[in-house]
Amino acid sequence: MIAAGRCAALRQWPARVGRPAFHAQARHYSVTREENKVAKFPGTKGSDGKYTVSLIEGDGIGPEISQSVKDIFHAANAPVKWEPIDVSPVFIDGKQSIPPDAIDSITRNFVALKGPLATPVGKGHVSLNLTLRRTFNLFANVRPCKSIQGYKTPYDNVDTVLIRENTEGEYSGIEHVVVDGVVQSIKLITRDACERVLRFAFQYAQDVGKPKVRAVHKATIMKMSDGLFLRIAQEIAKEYPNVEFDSELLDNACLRVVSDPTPYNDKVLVMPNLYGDILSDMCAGLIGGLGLTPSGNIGDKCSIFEAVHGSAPDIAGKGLANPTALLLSSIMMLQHMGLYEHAEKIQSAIFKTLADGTTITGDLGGKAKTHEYADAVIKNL
Ligand SMILES: NC(=O)C1=CN([C@@H]2O[C@H](COP(=O)(O)OP(=O)(O)OC[C@H]3O[C@@H](n4cnc5c(N)ncnc54)[C@H](O)[C@@H]3O)[C@@H](O)[C@H]2O)C=CC1
Ligand SMILES: O=C(O)CCC(=O)C(=O)O
Ligand SMILES: [Mg+2]
Repeated sequence: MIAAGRCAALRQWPARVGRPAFHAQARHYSVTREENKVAKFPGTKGSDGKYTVSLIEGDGIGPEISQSVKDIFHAANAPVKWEPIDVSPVFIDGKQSIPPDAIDSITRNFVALKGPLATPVGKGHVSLNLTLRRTFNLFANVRPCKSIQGYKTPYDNVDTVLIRENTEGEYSGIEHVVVDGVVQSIKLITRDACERVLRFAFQYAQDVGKPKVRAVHKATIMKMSDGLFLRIAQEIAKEYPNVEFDSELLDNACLRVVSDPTPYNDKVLVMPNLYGDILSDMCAGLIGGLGLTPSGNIGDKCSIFEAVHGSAPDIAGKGLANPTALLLSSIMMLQHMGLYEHAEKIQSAIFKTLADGTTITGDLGGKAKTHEYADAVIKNL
């Protein structure tokens, strides 16, 4: 059982914001270290009073939205010094890898903020996003999705949290040609990775006050792989008698979430890799799109925070991108680092700007350029 005293408290995005009408409850995201194998953020301030954070600006809209984060952090006096790193793939002994300098930076700083990284379709390098997750064993991808006050969508009060297994499953990248015209792609599921992410999900639910965990699966079809995931979920559930557990088939979950997301507000949804990838984009659609949803890739030593979205090549370089998703990811990062006051200050300014609605980006129906929105957030700090 979990000894609360051993937990180091981390607040989950979104933490309490200034307006009581909106998510008034302060949420604590505390992770039992031994159980979840998540290291308390061990970074320390340098002689300049700042933490060094590795920054991967990313591709496409990445540099534009990273600039907004840098400008807002600077204006908010957040004690963060950015260490830019290049993760363009290198080949070591014929194997694709992250450059050693980048690995050293993230290992040294324990935390990184990452803009989106584009992956070529078909031939070309393996996804650098997945490579980073595997390199640093970032086993749980936490993807909260909450309605934004003042931004009307057909769905009110959405409050889903999806936790995605992040290192294996359909994304193991084990593919081969059997004979010409026949390929196999292997979905790898291991007990270790299932236990890790499931225990994390139960502990997370307990810590943020969500009474239920639901495993989303397709064990009717993938009887062995999803079957193992589900069986382990049932086992881990016994360690958390205060958290209700049930399960749901993926296809039905998709239908029900878009029909009415409300019944999902009291649950943490946990699932294998690909399902989490797809469902998290789908949930973003409930609250206004990919410009609004953050995520944290949580590991046993380091963690990397990034938006749910990709490099958005269709709008890159035009100043049209909404930096909110990366900004909210940076809020999750500040909370992870224990910098709650700065997180609160920046988060309140973001929500105030969005609720005001006069300076919002095109994806939300506004006319503001990326930097104009960032300037408005700075004014609201
Ligand atoms: N974690 C990561 O770094 C991810 C990387 N990718 C990569 O991104 C590339 C593009 O993928 P897509 O399928 O086009 O997905 P995408 O997420 O980049 O874009 C989908 C749609 O959402 C819009 N959008 C996304 N972010 C936005 C923002 N911040 N503000 C306003 N609009 C936004 C785009 O303009 C586009 O219409 C691919 O190479 C893919 O591999 C995709 C998803 C995640
Ligand atoms: O690595 C990629 O290209 C896509 C990753 C992705 O879609 C995600 O992390 O949600
Ligand atoms: Mg995705």
